[in-house]
Amino acid sequence: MTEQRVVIGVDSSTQSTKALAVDIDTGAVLGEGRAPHTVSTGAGRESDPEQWWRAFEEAAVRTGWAERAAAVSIAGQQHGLVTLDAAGAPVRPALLWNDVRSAPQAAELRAALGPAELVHRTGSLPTAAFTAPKWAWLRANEPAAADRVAAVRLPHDFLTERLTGEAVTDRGDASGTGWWGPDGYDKDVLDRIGLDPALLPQVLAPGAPAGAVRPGTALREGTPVAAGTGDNMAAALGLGLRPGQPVLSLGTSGTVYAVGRTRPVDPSGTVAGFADALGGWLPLACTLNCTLAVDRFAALLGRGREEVEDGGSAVVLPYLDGERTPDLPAASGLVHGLRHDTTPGQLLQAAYDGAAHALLTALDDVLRAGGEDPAGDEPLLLIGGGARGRAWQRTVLRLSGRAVRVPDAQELVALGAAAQAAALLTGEPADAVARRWRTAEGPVLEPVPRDTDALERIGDTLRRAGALQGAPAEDR
Ligand SMILES: Nc1ncnc2c1ncn2[C@@H]1O[C@H](COP(=O)(O)OP(=O)(O)O)[C@@H](O)[C@H]1O
Ligand SMILES: O=C(CO)[C@@H](O)[C@H](O)COP(=O)(O)O
Repeated sequence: MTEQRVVIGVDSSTQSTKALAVDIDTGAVLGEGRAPHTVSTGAGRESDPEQWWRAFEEAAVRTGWAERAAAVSIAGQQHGLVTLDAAGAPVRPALLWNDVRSAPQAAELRAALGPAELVHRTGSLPTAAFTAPKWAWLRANEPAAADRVAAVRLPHDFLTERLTGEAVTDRGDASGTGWWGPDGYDKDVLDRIGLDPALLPQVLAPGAPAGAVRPGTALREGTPVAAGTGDNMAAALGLGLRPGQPVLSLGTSGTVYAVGRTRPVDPSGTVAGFADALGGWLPLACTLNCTLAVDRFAALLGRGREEVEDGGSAVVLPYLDGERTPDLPAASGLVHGLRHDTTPGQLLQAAYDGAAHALLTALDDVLRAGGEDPAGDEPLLLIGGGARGRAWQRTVLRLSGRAVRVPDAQELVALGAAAQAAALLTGEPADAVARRWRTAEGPVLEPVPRDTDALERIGDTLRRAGALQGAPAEDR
């Protein structure tokens, strides 16, 4: 009998860490572990990297395979600024992707280097979400803390380094910093924000190993560790995505993306021109308000998530955390179009519609940015915590006009990390591993006519709400 080989894939996302133990040959999930994270509320969004590390070890142990896994890989939420001192301890909590306090620094960077130049260099127009403005924010607001920083990491790099002792990252996650381009770290951007490149990790070539598990962790010493990547890049691997297959992920963030063959360039800033984990591209649009915002509306209305009703003319812009797409960091939630006969269920449906609007109107641009035809008939792959919600599924069908496929496999980010770990051992590309595991299979929901009235109503409200939502005068 041949020995069963199992890898562990990890998703260190905003709300929790999820770990899966996966059989390399069959893709069967043999064990699962989960541990929650704490995110600060109020003005900023911060988490303690030490809690991520504890959650990682706990989730990995809960899979039941921590001491037997043949390889490991860690994917993580993108963009977060992790600052470490000379001993490798966090200088302060990490500034997360959905912390909009860095919006002024993003605007300064855009003004200093120019949108076209920045997009040409780094692939994206930085918003508050990107790591570069976060570093600039730290220098401006907490200079003493910035002075103590001996290493700057992203969430997944921090965990990989704790596990292996190696200061490495991958091109996918690096592409969300705002200081990386295809030729490496961008000296002009780093100079502008006052960040010494010596503080940054080495960007590994696609498929290269990060190292091996060091002594003293919950995992077996010497276990090979893959490079890991950003969570959206990992989900693309986990679905075995081919160019032109669009994905919509419904989690704390809403994201819409597709693998592209050409380097994406969108000076409007709607589509970020991320790199994928393999050597290609991952044009992506991201919102700050997705499942949590809709759940908050349900709670305010005293209704369950699925208690929605059709009809009515209410519009909800559920920008409870400010917003990134559209780029309105100072925005807040807005309800418009209420009438005497508006029901709570209609208002809740309007919150779903408002959360899905920017993602589904960006979908065509995402496909175009990657050199793909938006008129293609590939079903939209629906993933993330919200994908199993009936109300979410119906909203996406109505507002996309596309067929939607909901993969049976869950935790596609962790599965993508597992595929990366397996690829280290088998020599296959990680996306081919996931295709062999058939992770993208699942029921296809038939398309319905696109609800263009609802989309137009939301678009119109958004345009007219510009001043209230803090849009710059030239965009109103
Ligand atoms: N059946 C469901 N319907 C709608 N939303 C759901 C459902 N199950 C989970 N969620 C939402 O999914 C979110 C978690 O999704 P997940 O993708 O794990 O988030 P993240 O990766 O950002 O931590 C939670 O905000 C929760 O409200
Ligand atoms: O900022 C982005 C993408 O650019 C987010 O998608 C983060 O990567 C967080 O992801 P989740 O924790 O919501 O999955």
